[in-house]
Amino acid sequence: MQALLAMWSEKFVGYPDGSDLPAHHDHCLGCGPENPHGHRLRAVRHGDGVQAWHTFDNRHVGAPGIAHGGAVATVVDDLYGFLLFLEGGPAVTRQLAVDYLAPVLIGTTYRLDAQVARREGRKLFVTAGATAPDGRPVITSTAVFVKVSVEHFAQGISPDVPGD
Ligand SMILES: CCCCCCCC/C=C\CCCCCCCC(=O)SCCNC(=O)CCNC(=O)[C@H](O)C(C)(C)COP(=O)(O)OP(=O)(O)OC[C@H]1O[C@@H](n2cnc3c(N)ncnc32)[C@H](O)[C@@H]1OP(=O)(O)O
Repeated sequence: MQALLAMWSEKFVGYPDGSDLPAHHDHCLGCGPENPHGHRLRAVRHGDGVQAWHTFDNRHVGAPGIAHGGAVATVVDDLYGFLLFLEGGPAVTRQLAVDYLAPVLIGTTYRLDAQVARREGRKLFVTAGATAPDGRPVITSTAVFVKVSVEHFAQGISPDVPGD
């Protein structure tokens, strides 16, 4: 627990515009480099928000050639998780909405952007979108994140779970 806490705190440093943001942890489904089922999402700071370029592959297929909507939601949720590095502390998804405007195609690289729209007490109201190579928006999203203390994550820590 102390080691995890130290690892996590080290990630809340200042990130200059354009810099790479770290994975949440090695086994994170959204961004962990050690998760064989994961998306390995990588994001950079872009102004006051975050930006990523992402290509879905056949591990995340829904209809043939089209990314599964749940997989897309996973990536959007994780993208929001990168905003937390700019906010300076952890928060968790309390509500997530995704509008699927057009199919997200396997093998096509999309640009994703997310930002904090407003802060209200412990809540962060965030928005995101994904854009196709031709500039068409394919996804828009809103979410509510709630700030939590690091103790929140102790609920999930077990010696049997990889990455703990
Ligand atoms: C030892 C240290 C270890 C460190 C290592 C850590 C590694 C960390 C790695 C990674 C972290 C980041 C990774 C990001 C990746 C993507 C994010 C995810 O996948 S997060 C997982 C999914 N989400 C959850 O599991 C939350 C489950 N929910 C909860 O646990 C509780 O709801 C909690 C603790 C967040 C709050 O519980 P309450 O009982 O205190 O409050 P309530 O009733 O839920 O409401 C909270 C607020 O939200 C408002 N609210 C609820 N629904 C709303 C809505 N639709 N619109 C607006 N507001 C809404 C409510 O009105 C309330 O507001 P008012 O603060 O009172 O003002």
